Amino acid sequence: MKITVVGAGAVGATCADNIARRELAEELVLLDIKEGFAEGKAQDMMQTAALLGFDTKITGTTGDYSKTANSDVVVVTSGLPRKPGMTREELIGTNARIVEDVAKNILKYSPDAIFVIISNPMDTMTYLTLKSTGIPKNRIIGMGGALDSARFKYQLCRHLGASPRDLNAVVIGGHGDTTMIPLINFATWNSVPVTHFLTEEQQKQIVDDTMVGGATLTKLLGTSAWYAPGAAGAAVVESIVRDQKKLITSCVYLEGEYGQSDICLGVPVIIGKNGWEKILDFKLSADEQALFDKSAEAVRSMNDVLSTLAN
Ligand SMILES: NC(=O)C1=CN([C@@H]2O[C@H](COP(=O)(O)OP(=O)(O)OC[C@H]3O[C@@H](n4cnc5c(N)ncnc54)[C@H](O)[C@@H]3O)[C@@H](O)[C@H]2O)C=CC1
Ligand SMILES: O=C([O-])CC(=O)C(=O)O
Repeated sequence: MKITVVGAGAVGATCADNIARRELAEELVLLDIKEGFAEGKAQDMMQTAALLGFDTKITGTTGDYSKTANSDVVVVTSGLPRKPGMTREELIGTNARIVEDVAKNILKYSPDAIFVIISNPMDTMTYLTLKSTGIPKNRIIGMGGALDSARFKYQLCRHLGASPRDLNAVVIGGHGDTTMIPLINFATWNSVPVTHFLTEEQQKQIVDDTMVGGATLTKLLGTSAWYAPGAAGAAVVESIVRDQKKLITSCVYLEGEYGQSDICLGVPVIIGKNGWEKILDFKLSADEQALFDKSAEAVRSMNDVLSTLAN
């Protein structure tokens, strides 16, 4: 198995570190445009191999895509992160050019690769990758729901005093401060609905704090988060390379599911060796469906911006 991570910055390097520690690949390539950066990160990580005990061979390259040839999975983290006070959507101008260019270069050497898109605004970057490359929809997975669902569980744990291992909770919709939808009515604590243990106010607080999880960290850190995003990216990669068939909320192309078409949005999908293999299309309540439709409207208006950038 060969995996490439494009962008050796905070998220890319953390994701690569998780991939190496779990030996998800024999070969792991880091690619960045900053001279020497990916090579340095790769060497530093390789020097942890003797300490941590892994056999993954990590190499880095400054923009030489031939080194990524025959990758099975490519994780795209290249692009700008937001600064405090910004939205993810404000990154669209710079990141769209980067992501489109990266996807085309990767496909020259790895025509069968499965893409895991992380760069923001992620829903639109996933849609852009699909439209600009024309590769089959199942091979393009946007990572957002894995992270947002982990943050949702974190918030639930704080209020319930629960172990994160005992929680099941998902966030669907867009990966934006106002577009994500933490499904509190579907969240369970070892099969018991969490709503049994939380007041209405607590439930609202948990949902609100989950939605601004990324913005809260950006304010604290001065740039956006990387530990949970990197780990979430690696969880998606693991389900692909080990063919785990895990149900992970991810941003995928919809063709009528949840009442939406021609858009990439976060829904529960089964992830395995073919990329995303099946969408679980279940009936939302009227309120949840209204939120999903509103989220789609917002993401669609960002997708529409793509054509203005191209001109
Ligand atoms: N989908 C999600 O859940 C999350 C998405 N993100 C997004 O991930 C992206 C990366 O974030 P960070 O790693 O914190 O940023 P960073 O600035 O630490 O790293 C980005 C790297 O991309 C590289 N890069 C820029 N243009 C490139 C190109 N054309 N080819 C190759 N490499 C290129 C830069 O040199 C830099 O090293 C941002 O867009 C951020 O918003 C971050 C966290 C979660
Ligand atoms: O908040 C950001 O800009 C980065 C991101 O997507 C996240 O951490 O959820």
